[in-house]
Amino acid sequence: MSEFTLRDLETIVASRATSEDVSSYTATLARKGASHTAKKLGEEAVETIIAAVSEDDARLTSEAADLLYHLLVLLHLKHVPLSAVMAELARRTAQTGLEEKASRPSDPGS
Ligand SMILES: N=c1c2ncn([C@@H]3O[C@H](COP(=O)(O)OP(=O)(O)OP(=O)(O)O)[C@@H](O)[C@H]3O)c2ncn1[C@@H]1O[C@H](COP(=O)(O)O)[C@@H](O)[C@H]1O
Repeated sequence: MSEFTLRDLETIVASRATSEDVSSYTATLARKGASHTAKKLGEEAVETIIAAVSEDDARLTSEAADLLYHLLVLLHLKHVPLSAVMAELARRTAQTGLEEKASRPSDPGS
């Protein structure tokens, strides 16, 4: 069996987002919109953190999967392709994380 990739999940999300199947959670998120999905993503991030700090590896794996799924739904709703995120990550491989951080425009909030 070939390896399942985030790109495969992106394709599933794109097709389910416009589905009229009432059992589709992706379609429910799409109907509720990007702000709602962003809030769910935040909740999944917190649950992932809690799993990493105080739960077992199986729980962390499950929460990380929820997190990645919700991120893909949000990217879809914001019309940002996964390929754009991967291109940005690829660009960053040319430098270390701290060099990349120093090259970012200054953030007034930090
Ligand atoms: N990978 C996922 C996936 N990961 C997590 N989830 C759903 O994310 C939700 C997260 O659970 P929560 O308890 O936080 O949310 P909730 O309480 O159900 O929702 P709220 O009432 O709080 O809004 C659960 O309903 C999970 O089933 C996912 N739903 C769908 N997928 C993929 O998307 C495909 C299409 O799914 P549907 O769109 O549902 O057909 C599936 O075949 C999967 O491949």
